[in-house]
Amino acid sequence: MTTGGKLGQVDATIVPRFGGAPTFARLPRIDEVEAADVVVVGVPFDSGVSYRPGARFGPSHIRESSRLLRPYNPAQDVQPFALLQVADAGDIAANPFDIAEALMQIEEAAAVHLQAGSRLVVLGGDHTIALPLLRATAEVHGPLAVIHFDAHLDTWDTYFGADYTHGTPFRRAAEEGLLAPDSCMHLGIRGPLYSADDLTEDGDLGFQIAHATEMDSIGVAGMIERMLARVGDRPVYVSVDIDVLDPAFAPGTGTPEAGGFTSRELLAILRALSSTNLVGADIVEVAPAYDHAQITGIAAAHVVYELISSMAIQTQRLKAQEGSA
Ligand SMILES: N=C(N)NCCCC(=O)O
Ligand SMILES: [Zn+2]
Ligand SMILES: [Zn+2]
Repeated sequence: MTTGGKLGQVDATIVPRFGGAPTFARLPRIDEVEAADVVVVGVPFDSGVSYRPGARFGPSHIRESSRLLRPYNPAQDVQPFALLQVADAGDIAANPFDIAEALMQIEEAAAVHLQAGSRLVVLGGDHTIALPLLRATAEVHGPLAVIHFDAHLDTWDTYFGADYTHGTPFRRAAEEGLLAPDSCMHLGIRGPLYSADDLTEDGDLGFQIAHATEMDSIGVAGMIERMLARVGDRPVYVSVDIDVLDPAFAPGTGTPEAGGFTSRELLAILRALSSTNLVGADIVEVAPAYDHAQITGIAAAHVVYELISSMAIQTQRLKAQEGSA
């Protein structure tokens, strides 16, 4: 169905939602469009996990769980797929037996879309994939203000001597100069740590923390205020580890921690990103083997929907500014 000159979702009044090709939100494949403003791509990779595996099946699960997403988003008053040409580019093949090669494959494949002028929303896969995605995105946009939703810091150094795992992407990114200084923030951090030094070392790497427990005192509004103040007008990369949600809202994940955000709280915070310079995002750690009735898959699909809606609002604002210039 075409709206606003954009090829949108399959029309659910013609092909029922429970049928048809399993692209994200029933959007066109990348080969069906001339060019895409936003590319949704999967990375079925989970060789970097430290506990429960299974996120390799995350991309297909999120796609299957996205079938109910409709054209109009009332929460942001936007038709994202009419404002942006969004397309599903399928999955990046990453070597499950060689993490170093997998990182190269992910970075190279992401670079093709980014250098063609598209923005990426990536369906993981475990959090290891954030590093190659940050490398490719920083190559085009420069040092990034990272907004990282997670129960975990993911700024640890090594596991069993390995530098590249799902617990280390943001330390490696900081070491490689991919992050804008004093512009990065974790939201949702909670649960036991290896040592209090984890927190001091994290601060030294340039991250501010909004702990999950602070939701009770500052609420969604306070979290949004701190997030927007932190990033300013820098290019923003959002990395959502689905385990930022409480296990009640995301049981299908590999390293669950009690006391997380509700899906309503997370979606509300993501909508505020429409006032930032959002240049890329990922949603990681969805492990369907531990999901029930698509609880986690649906939450992840709505995260992607709000991220794309925020990108659409941002585009609308920039076009209005250009029009009035
Ligand atoms: N789920 C992610 N991304 N990281 C979890 C790290 C867990 C640990 O170091 O114990
Ligand atoms: Zn996590
Ligand atoms: Zn993580």
